[in-house]
Amino acid sequence: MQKVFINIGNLAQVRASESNILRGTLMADVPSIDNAWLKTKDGIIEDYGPMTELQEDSAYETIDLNGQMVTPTFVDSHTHLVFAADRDEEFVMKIKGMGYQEIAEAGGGILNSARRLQETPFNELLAGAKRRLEAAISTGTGAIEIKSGYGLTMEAEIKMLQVIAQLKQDFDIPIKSTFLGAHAFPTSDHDKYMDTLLQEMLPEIYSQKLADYIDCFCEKGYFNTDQMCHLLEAGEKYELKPKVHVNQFNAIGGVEKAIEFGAISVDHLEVLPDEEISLLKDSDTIPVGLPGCSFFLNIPFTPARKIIENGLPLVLASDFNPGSAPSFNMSTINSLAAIKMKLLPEEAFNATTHNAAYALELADEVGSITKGKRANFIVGKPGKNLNSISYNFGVDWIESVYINAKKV
Ligand SMILES: N=CN[C@@H](CCC(=O)O)C(=O)O
Ligand SMILES: [Zn+2]
Repeated sequence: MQKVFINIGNLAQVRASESNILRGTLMADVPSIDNAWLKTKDGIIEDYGPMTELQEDSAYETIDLNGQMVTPTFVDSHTHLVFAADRDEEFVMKIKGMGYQEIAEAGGGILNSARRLQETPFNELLAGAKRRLEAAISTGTGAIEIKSGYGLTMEAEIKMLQVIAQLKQDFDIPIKSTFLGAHAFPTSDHDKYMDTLLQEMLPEIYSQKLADYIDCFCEKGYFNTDQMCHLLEAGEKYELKPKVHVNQFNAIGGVEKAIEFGAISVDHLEVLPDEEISLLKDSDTIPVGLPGCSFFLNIPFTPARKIIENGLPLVLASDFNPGSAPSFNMSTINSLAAIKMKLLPEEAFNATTHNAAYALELADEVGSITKGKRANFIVGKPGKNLNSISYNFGVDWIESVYINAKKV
């Protein structure tokens, strides 16, 4: 099936296939073509160019976009999209003054989600996850990572990962799955749970090929750096590269260790000492900020400007989960990045598209308008431009979303 989209007011994020992750000042540029056309074939971007150079071909179905903008879809590189229930009651506790860790100690938090998920049958979990993923796609997400970590028993972690595996089958966007059994200790016997993770869960997950990455919540009161190192070492044995939760509340050495293990990304980084910025500069590990979480929990925002000004690449993701970031809307992430992190709209957009694809090792498939990549793109409403994505906070600038060149 061949399609040509014509009269595109602005075709944004047009890049050659050999481009790299964007670092520092390069993040401020989003290459684009005004008054453009875009050809797709069998769901793949075939070619593009200015309208003045369009060659008519009757083999193509023509879609006239009447001057509207086209951008690639967002890549959401960090979510916890599979869960049993919202935690809105904790939200109210928070409004009344309780802190994230205090709520966890009162029976809320990750263990609350784990209890509920353990009781929820596979089909019910899958149905909820499908509804959320469909909604995320309709807000412009065209590739996503989803973590386990609300199971915390062998049976429930496998169930979560099997839900993600089923989503991979049922949806035609790229989905990466991450094993986050080390999200919280479900028992006071930490050594025993570490044994369960290392001796039971990891071998089973490996044999069923249920995960692409391994994660760990490295934080005071959760997993310490030694425990994270044991996990990442075992992950190496089972061919799982790390993408880890570090420095959300405290810097306890997780960044350095994650870099040593060749982590693809270090996510959260609300607390980021200068020495760790230097370590990141000497590594290929990508810093990922989660502004939805900072906004929702009222905690510091990842120092995104400082990361960029140090010549590093930056990725931003939703962290969509029922406890600390109950929104999957990547346009909102762009708005928070601009308003709270002082990023230019172009920097925020690069952090959620082109660069984000690298945080999921999907740069050859998504993240930009590039020949040979998937035709996953967004058509903006009339009059909207790249600035609108950050500027119109909470307002839907999206007219339609195309996945593999099909309107969803
Ligand atoms: N910080 C750790 N994990 C999640 C929150 C999980 C929860 O509160 O349920 C996060 O990334 O923010
Ligand atoms: Zn998270």
